[in-house]
Amino acid sequence: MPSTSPQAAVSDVAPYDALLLYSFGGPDKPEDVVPFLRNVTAGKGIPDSRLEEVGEHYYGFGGKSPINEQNLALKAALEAEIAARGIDLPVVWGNRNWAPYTNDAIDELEAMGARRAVALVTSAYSSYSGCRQYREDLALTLDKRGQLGPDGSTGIQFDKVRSYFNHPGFVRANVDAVVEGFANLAEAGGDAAKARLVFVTHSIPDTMEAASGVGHATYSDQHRSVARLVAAAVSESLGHDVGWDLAFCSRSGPPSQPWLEPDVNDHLAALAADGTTDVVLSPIGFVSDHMEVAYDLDTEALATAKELGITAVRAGTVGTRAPFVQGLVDLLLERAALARGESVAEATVGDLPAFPSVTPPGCCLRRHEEPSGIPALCSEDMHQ
Ligand SMILES: CC1=C(CCC(=O)O)c2cc3nc(cc4[nH]c(cc5[nH]c(cc1n2)c(C)c5CCC(=O)O)c(CCC(=O)O)c4C)C(CCC(=O)O)=C3C
Ligand SMILES: [Fe+2]
Repeated sequence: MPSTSPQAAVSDVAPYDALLLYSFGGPDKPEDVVPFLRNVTAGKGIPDSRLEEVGEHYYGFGGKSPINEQNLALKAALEAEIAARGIDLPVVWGNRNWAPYTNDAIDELEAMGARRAVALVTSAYSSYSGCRQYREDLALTLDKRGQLGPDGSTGIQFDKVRSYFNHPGFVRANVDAVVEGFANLAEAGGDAAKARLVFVTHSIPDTMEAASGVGHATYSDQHRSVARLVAAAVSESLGHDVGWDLAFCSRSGPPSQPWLEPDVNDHLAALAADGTTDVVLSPIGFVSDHMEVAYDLDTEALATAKELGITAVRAGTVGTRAPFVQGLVDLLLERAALARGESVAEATVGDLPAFPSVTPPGCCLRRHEEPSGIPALCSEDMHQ
């Protein structure tokens, strides 16, 4: 536990004078949907048919993604936890793909006189999409503002909290959510003693998966490590061994391009064919119930399960659960201690080491063959 003396606690986050809560962003109203999708997909070769389909997902929810309100809730929860520990650290929210944009967040940081900020990204796992793309976006935005020096120096200095998939707080919150999921399955008339636990995350192209493993475990191996831990803790809590799998959702890109499989809908069909009648879906790849969860799982996968005669429930995401939020503030204090050059025990669970806070050369490129040529902050290779 951190010290309760305000004096000592304040110094715990030195050298940082602000926290950037850094997320994906999503549309707030129907008119935002197409411009948002253009921002997300600029130059990424996603077929128009897929974009129209994804646009319909958003229109089906009134043209509004739940993600922005969820990020505001996380921001409020972080502010409360930071204040409860006697720490004085303002939290600024910014997104890669929608307002408030990265540039808006930097404006806000400047207005408050921040000189060194720590970024907390709303992706627990690392791959191009969850790690490097955020660091590139920071560098590109600073560059546009004329605030990125040729030596990598920046107007405001940014550090990043490590990818936190194997932090005890994130894993604990997922265990709690899945245990509740089994209880909800029983309440829905399912058989919790027989239910299979299907973990779900966002699919990525095989090329991105391969490039995610430079200097550390790949994106899918990070998930498998967490899934093993959650399944073991859930088995212990329920008093019987729970069988589990890892499946993927939200694939896009042209059909010719291989992405991580199995798709969750195909996997449910395979399970049904093998006689599975009860399933708990756990979206361990996502930190809140945003559109990929609300549409791809709650709408699509649950309908697939129903058609197949499977009784299925979707377990919660970590959201603003206390162990998760407390874990994030612990991570913040850990990152600050590292920045001060102190040796700290980086808390982890499972078989993988703590993800590096300053990423190794070539970390999380989009593809191996194709160095992006885009600078990325918080890395050893600023100019890769
Ligand atoms: C790994 C990963 C995460 C998890 C980590 C994290 O949470 O960051 C994630 C999260 C999210 N993805 C989101 C939305 C979209 N992602 C898209 C496209 C893509 N995602 C990819 C990967 C990921 N995405 C990839 C490889 C693409 C292909 C294009 C590209 O190479 O970049 C597209 C384009 C259309 C489509 O293809 O679906 C949309 C609309 C939203 C917002 C939801 C909301 O609005 O509530 C969130 C949180
Ligand atoms: Fe995505």
